[in-house]
Amino acid sequence: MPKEESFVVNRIKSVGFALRGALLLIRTEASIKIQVCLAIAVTIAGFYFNISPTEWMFQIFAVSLVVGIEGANTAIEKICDFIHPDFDKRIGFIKDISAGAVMLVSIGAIVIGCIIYIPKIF
Ligand SMILES: Nc1ncnc2c1ncn2[C@@H]1O[C@H](COP(=O)(O)OP(=O)(O)OP(=O)(O)O)[C@@H](O)[C@H]1O
Repeated sequence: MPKEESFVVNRIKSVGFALRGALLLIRTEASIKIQVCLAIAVTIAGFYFNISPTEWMFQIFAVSLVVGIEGANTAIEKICDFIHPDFDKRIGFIKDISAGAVMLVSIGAIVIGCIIYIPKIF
């Protein structure tokens, strides 16, 4: 079954490329480093406050969404800088929209964090 084998090998290679991309993001992007530190902090807080399985699901979903959208934002910024390194109002608009998307999901994540932890702290 050479066709199936090559499909499986290709999928494994794709996972390798994606892992390399995730490591590159963490190593090179300051905003991702901060978000990963916050993710570690809320994970520790989750164990410390013994949050429920539903709260874990919301927390994991919120953290993954913020880091994932930040990764997409970084990719959009890199594409912009590659295709049009000079100043251009339209590039600024694209980058602002992309940054706005990160801000929106971050606000959602902060609200989820407040709903989970404020009653446990106060
Ligand atoms: N080529 C450009 N033309 C017009 N405006 C730009 C251009 N590059 C950046 N800007 C403006 O500057 C803002 C910041 O852009 P930049 O690429 O530095 O993103 P950043 O959020 O600071 O990213 P990072 O810190 O991850 O590099 C953009 O949102 C946009 O408003």
